Amino acid sequence: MSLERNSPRSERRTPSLSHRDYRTIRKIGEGTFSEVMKVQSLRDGKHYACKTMKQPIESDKDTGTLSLICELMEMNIYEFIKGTVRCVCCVEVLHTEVNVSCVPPPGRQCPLAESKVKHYMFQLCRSLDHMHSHGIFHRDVKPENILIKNDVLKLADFGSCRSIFSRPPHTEYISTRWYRAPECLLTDGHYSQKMDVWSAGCVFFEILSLSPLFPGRNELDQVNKIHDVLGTPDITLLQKFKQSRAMRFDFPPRKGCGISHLIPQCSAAALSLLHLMLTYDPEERISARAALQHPCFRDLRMSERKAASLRKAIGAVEGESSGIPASVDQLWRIARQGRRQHLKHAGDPFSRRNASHFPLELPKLNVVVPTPSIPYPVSSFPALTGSHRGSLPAISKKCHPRLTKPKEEPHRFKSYYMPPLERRPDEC
Ligand SMILES: Nc1ncnc2c1ncn2[C@@H]1O[C@H](COP(=O)(O)OP(=O)(O)OP(=O)(O)O)[C@@H](O)[C@H]1O
Repeated sequence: MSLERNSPRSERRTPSLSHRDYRTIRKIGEGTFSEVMKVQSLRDGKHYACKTMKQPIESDKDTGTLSLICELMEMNIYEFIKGTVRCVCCVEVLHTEVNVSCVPPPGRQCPLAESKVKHYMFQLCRSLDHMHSHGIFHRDVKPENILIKNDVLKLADFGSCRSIFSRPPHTEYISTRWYRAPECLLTDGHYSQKMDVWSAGCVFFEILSLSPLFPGRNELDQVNKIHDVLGTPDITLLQKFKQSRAMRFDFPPRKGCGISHLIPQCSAAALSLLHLMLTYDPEERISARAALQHPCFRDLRMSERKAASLRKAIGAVEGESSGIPASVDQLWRIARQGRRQHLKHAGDPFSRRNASHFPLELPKLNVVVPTPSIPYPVSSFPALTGSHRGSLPAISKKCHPRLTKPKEEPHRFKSYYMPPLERRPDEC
């Protein structure tokens, strides 16, 4: 995606899109900073998500509202966990089986199969690894910011992300409370990309158990909830945290009930990864990259490797035989149907022998990092101005007062305020 400043100069470079190019269908989401609508492009007839920032942009040259056109996803993981879909007539979320009238969602009754949860977590860890290896950390990983469509997960809402090379102390009050790592709670901004892994661990637990792991009511309760499960950490770690905390804190040593106690049906491999992601000390906590190599994801890695060699083999014979699937999507569909396509004979790559062993192709996780080359897209249209080229990203940048102060770009994260998650206890 790219957005253009709606000035005569940029219009000369790329034809810019306006609100007249989209038909609004309905509202599909709302966050602190934006409202998200389902829209239809009048150019290609396709549906998109249009995220419009609540904060209008006012500057000397341009004023207006910033809207971003993104790929339309089905729902977020919070809605998914609740077993809900959006109502066709309003933004209320409904149970999957109800689609015409607004009734309270009864919530998902059955836990998801662990293989499915692993598949989701593999994608989430991969998205984090991708970000971290490109020098960015997200700082607000939570179910509401993970979008899903056809079992493909996309990490959204990069409005809080920060460079991993920036020096602490960072902004203290960051990330949503329930998913906030101990170092964010107990230090004055001395955290790093490992905080994303903690949050992802909390999401992992929540998808497995269908309820949040640490639903703290306030900061102190949040720390207590963590200690209830994990116990108080080693005194040396608390001392280390204390060095970067102006406020005093003391926690009498106690043992936690343990994560396994809360999810007794969980496999040893998944539990082991959960423990590593929810390690109190960020220095000891597993990285996103190492998590991808954990035995918990062994089957998924093997499937990917097989699929990669299959793609390679197909590439080698492509053109020699008609009916060969050209895209990964097609391969994925074939894999899902369980059709084994054996490539022993290059001329006959899709014979039906050994049909049960077709390697499972994982859908690709598309993670889009914010484009630093977009300075401060400003629109003179009151409603919407945007344009896109090529494939659309899953996420969009967040509108923020900083948009009105382009000159402060290098320091824009410093003043960031992340409101706490205030789900009601009955929504857990
Ligand atoms: N591309 C999309 N496709 C479908 N739904 C989306 C899309 N982008 C956002 N949404 C929905 O809109 C909600 C709000 O979007 P988003 O989190 O980006 O807004 P925000 O204002 O940045 O929120 P926050 O309060 O987390 O800062 C999401 O939780 C999701 O349900």
